[in-house]
Amino acid sequence: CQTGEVAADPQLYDQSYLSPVTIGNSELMLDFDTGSADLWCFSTESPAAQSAGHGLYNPSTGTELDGAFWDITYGDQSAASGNVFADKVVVGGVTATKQAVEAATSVSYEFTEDVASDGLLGLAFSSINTILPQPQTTFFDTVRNSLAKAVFTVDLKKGAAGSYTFGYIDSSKYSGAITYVPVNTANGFWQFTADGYSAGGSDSSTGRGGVAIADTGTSLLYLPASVAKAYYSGIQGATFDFRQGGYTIPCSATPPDFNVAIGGKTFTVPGSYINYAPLRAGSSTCFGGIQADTGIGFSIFGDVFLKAVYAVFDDSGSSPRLGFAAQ
Ligand SMILES: O=C(CNCCc1c[nH]c2ccccc12)Nc1scc(-c2ccccc2)c1C(=O)NCc1ccccc1
Repeated sequence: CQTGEVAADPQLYDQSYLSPVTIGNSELMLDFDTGSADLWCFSTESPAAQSAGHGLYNPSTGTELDGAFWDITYGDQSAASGNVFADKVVVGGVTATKQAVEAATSVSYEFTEDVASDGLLGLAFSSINTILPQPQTTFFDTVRNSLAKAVFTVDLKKGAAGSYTFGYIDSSKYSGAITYVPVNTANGFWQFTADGYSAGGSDSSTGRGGVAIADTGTSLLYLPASVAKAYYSGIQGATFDFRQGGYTIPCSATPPDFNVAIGGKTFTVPGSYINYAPLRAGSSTCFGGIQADTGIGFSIFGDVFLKAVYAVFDDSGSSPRLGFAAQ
């Protein structure tokens, strides 16, 4: 029965969180992503112009999956593609002896320029893995039968190292009870229903809830346009800046706390988490941590929300469920 824990190190402005993973005989820093299901990494096969500055997976330690290839495009139109090897992957002491490792032969500039990240480790459901002709399992699905309990937990923090655990829940990491809600796996995401939202101390609801996913791979909190609009209407100097592609606020603003009702419990995102980052270094205008989910089709509870809670991704029962607790 395996259990393990690995650090989640925040990058600038908590834009993403990176964790050390041993693949074959190289240690790489990967972005654990509950919003996708591919484990891919820069490799010795990647063009030097695209992989400069990144840690590289050397497939010589693996066994090529003949005829298998992968190609993924994310909502921001960033993309990567390549071929596939079965190799040993170790995360915090948890070992997958034959994990499908997707070696990149091409990556888009968003990943090239993010030099701290050597790739992604998908933790969504394997049904959305992009390997063809035969999709392969995520790291969690590969090891889940060997885990003490088929769960993993996410404990991200603002501007500080958090952690992921596999196979157990760490009661020292949260306060109060864990509130569980059912997960709909139809779209391959950890998808749940949020009951409602409100801002500040008042219980003036900013709107009914809706369908949402828990997504460590997305930095911000994307909510129904009406909820985002109502939230920013309470902040002096807040505006929707179509050139920046979202709401901005003065960096000097103290946004109100944001409350989310899930499973009958209320979870609070401190207002300071929503003063996300200056548009450019030195700018006095900051990008908002809450944005509208227009065009996505559901809300995305990304890192801005997840770093305010302790989250349990539980696939140990008859159907998957998500648990949330106050940190
Ligand atoms: O893809 C993931 C999780 N992996 C992200 C990996 C990644 C993609 N660039 C990266 C760059 C660096 C590190 C990791 C990643 N989540 C989901 S579900 C639905 C959408 C979506 C669909 C349509 C339109 C918008 C979103 C996304 C999405 O594109 N999020 C990223 C994002 C969301 C908004 C803005 C930017 C990015």
